[in-house]
Amino acid sequence: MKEELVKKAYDIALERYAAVGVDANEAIEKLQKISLSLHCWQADDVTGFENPDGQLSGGIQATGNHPGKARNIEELRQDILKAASYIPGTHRLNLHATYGDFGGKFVDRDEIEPKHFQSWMEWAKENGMKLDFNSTSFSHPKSGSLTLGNPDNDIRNFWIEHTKRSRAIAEAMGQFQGDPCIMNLWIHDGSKDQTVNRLRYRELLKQSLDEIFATKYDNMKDCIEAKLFGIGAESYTVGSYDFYLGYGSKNNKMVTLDTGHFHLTESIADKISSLLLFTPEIMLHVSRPIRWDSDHVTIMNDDTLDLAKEIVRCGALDKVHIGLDYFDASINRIGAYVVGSRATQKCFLQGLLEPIAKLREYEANDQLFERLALLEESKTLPWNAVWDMFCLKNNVPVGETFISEIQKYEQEVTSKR
Ligand SMILES: C[C@H](O)[C@H](O)[C@@H](O)C(=O)CO
Ligand SMILES: [Mn+2]
Repeated sequence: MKEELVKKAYDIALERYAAVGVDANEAIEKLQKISLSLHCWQADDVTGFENPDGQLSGGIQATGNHPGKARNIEELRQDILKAASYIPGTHRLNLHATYGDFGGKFVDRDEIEPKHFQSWMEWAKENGMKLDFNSTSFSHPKSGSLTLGNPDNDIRNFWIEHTKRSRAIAEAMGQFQGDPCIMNLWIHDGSKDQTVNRLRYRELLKQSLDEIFATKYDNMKDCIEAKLFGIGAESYTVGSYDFYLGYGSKNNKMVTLDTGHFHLTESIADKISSLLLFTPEIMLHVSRPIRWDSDHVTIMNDDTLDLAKEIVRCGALDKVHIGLDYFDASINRIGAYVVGSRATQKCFLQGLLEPIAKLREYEANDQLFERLALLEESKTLPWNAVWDMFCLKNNVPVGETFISEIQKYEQEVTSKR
């Protein structure tokens, strides 16, 4: 798109927003400071490098067979950098424990060490990225249906050891990058059919977590991710939302809100203000559930807009970590990163452009028609002109022009894999 056109539209938008008391320049400055944590697993359908021929387990599924998935660490890094080049701003990379640089050797989960992630730390530094981390309890012979909540001590201790080591790796990453590494703990533990031992498994999970979190670190932050159900674990999930909300608020741990992990009509946006009062910070996994936790690519839909607007309204941008979590294997994977990331940023931009002072004034004066009218009108204010300017300033493609560039990368690189 022509630069003058973007600038012209932006000047008009600036005036239009000023009329409702909003400074669009300030919104751009704030958006610039929002870093997304890009999930490494969209590039290779959650395969990783521990056992590239293994099957994905743990109640999650990457469906589709689009050619060109990353097959090794070099390809994954190349694809992530390519995707990042179309996403305005500076972003983080979220690694799973199975994505270590294992040098072609099998390193079991209870043996992983910071050295297996050293090359990631250096690569991230070279490319101006910070790292986040996840323990990995799925896709392993000992995954079964119970890990940290398993009554079998050998299996439970194996996963405790893995998670302790994952925290030590996150600590090393945080130290290396001079910025806390956020470590997410999600386990799939659950039951396909009715269980008569709900309390037992939750007691065990609580004991495991207490043991895992006994070591205090300064350069990493823990977060615990709840889920409603998984495939093959439809009747019961040990780490439910109630469980982690209780654990997190009692033990000062962040709760991860994965937008695909709740009943479909539940508002994730409404959880933000409550969590902010009882837990230290919040981690998000922004996704798009279609009928279930299908992990479709995030789009600019009402759910994501509501969530972003609520975070801005709460003044909580510095307390909320925004990770993405989807894995669509049916479309170009670099395109999936770009569409989902840009959609998330567009939602936050609209939150930042909301005429909140006027809306709050109306509400305080009980002017409820006026509040509703302005909320409606603000949906069609020219936020897209501000978005285009943000892209221009960041030297990334404006509008849909990234489509042809990703097509070119597909023709020249990924289709040849
Ligand atoms: C691969 C991720 O860790 C996983 O998606 C987890 O965060 C999740 O959301 C499981 O449904
Ligand atoms: Mn998730």
